[in-house]
Amino acid sequence: MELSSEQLALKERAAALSNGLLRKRGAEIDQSREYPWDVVEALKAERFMGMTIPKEYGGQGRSFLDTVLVIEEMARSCTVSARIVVEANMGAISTVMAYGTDAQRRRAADLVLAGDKPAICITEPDAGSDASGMTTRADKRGNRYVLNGKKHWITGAGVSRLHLIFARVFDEGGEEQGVGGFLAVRGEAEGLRMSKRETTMGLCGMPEGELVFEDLEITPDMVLLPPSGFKRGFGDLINAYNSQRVGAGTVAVGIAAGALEHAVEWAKTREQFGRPIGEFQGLQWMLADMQTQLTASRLMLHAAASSRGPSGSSFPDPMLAAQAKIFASEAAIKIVNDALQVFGARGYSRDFPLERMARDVRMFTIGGGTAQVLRTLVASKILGWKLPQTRDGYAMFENQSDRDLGARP
Ligand SMILES: CC(C)(COP(=O)(O)OP(=O)(O)OC[C@H]1O[C@@H](n2cnc3c(N)ncnc32)[C@H](O)[C@@H]1OP(=O)(O)O)[C@@H](O)C(=O)NCCC(=O)NCCSC(=O)CCS(=O)O
Ligand SMILES: Cc1cc2nc3c(=O)[nH]c(=O)nc-3n(C[C@H](O)[C@H](O)[C@H](O)COP(=O)(O)OP(=O)(O)OC[C@H]3O[C@@H](n4cnc5c(N)ncnc54)[C@H](O)[C@@H]3O)c2cc1C
Repeated sequence: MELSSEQLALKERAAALSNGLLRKRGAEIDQSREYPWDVVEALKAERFMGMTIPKEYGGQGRSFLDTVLVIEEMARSCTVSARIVVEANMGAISTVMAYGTDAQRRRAADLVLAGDKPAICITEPDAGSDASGMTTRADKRGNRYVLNGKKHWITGAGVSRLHLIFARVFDEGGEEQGVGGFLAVRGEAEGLRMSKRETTMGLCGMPEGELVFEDLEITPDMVLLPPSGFKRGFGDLINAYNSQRVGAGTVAVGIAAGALEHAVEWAKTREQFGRPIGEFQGLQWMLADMQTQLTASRLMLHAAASSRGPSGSSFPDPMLAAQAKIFASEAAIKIVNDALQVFGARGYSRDFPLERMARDVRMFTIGGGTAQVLRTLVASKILGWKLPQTRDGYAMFENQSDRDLGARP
């Protein structure tokens, strides 16, 4: 996919930040486990926070493709910084920009442009892959909703201000309405509490935490009504989430690209048997395979980022986003592991970057929809069938044709 001169300039600007501050900070952030507010300031100064926000709200109205160009550059040096760029342009913020009221967009834009990385709150202890089985509830009380429940593994817990919370909606009579999005700002909303920080394997400067909602009151102006209403609200909200799947896949690609650069440099300089190890065909073919996987991943992600889902969606096509994330996340784990191998014992050392990259890259077949669950989505689309995963899922189909995608129960 050909990039415009403007996109090449954007990429170059991102590479400069990556090769400078981020290369220096990557290992420090990993060791300190502290959220990098200095990096946020640099991202703000370069206008990489809120790039996709429309100009009328103070952003630049950039595309998801522009955003992935920046994310990949960041991830070559520092995965935490790359994930900040994902969440400051995709996920929750892009959902608010697509579905929110004018006031909600303005509020969310102001927060992100001021340096906030919003949090998207979907997963619960008993509802991970089965996200539509969530139990966090939003009960209507007068003109407000009262949220109770728990989410976990929320990226940015304790540092993010804006939260987009997926919850099951009930009317005043206790009847279920579907799923809605609810906006809460940490520091302003009472009843939003972080109860635990996970001790993660990688991405250590990015807090992953458990959030508890205890009678969290949501005023009408903070209810994010999905365009099809609450009844089909989950579908609308997860459709918007396809943007973040592309972003997550791109972080994986960026780590792999960085790892490959290190491996090539090492292969040219490290000598054994009196010659550079890059002269051994065993390593040459490994490097060639790494590059091939990387190029394929990048092309798939660029295609997904440039795509639009069916019926006028402003988000990437679900099928392309899923395939790109499956392929890129799995390829990146292999590429980074092979790069570590090229370094020999030094690859296994905390004094070199490969060990950190191997820990960081591991998350991307899990977070954002596992590689297994995304394969089910792809299979469902190619078969043209709904593929319910619950034990009694097929019982709701009275006829074979009821399982066709598009058939309404
Ligand atoms: C969607 C799933 C939760 C499976 O649940 P179900 O089997 O109950 O639901 P479905 O019938 O498959 O789907 C319900 C509804 O949604 C529509 N849908 C589903 N997926 C998509 C999609 N990707 N794009 C657009 N629309 C979608 C589907 O067509 C149905 O619509 P109708 O009701 O028929 O109109 C499960 O497949 C799933 O996705 N699980 C993973 C959950 C997940 O991704 N969580 C991410 C949490 S955030 C995170 O991890 C951040 C990490 S990061 O890297 O930043
Ligand atoms: C670093 C990180 C950051 C995250 N950030 C966020 C965030 O910001 N917001 C948020 O809401 N969530 C976040 N998550 C949570 C993430 O979305 C979930 O971990 C993911 O959806 C999987 O859920 P689970 O961990 O409960 O695994 P489970 O759903 O319990 O799955 C366990 C295993 O079973 C497999 N499996 C489950 N169902 C099926 C099936 N039907 N077919 C085949 N295999 C299946 C899975 O693929 C997996 O291998 C994050 C996770 C990580 C690791």
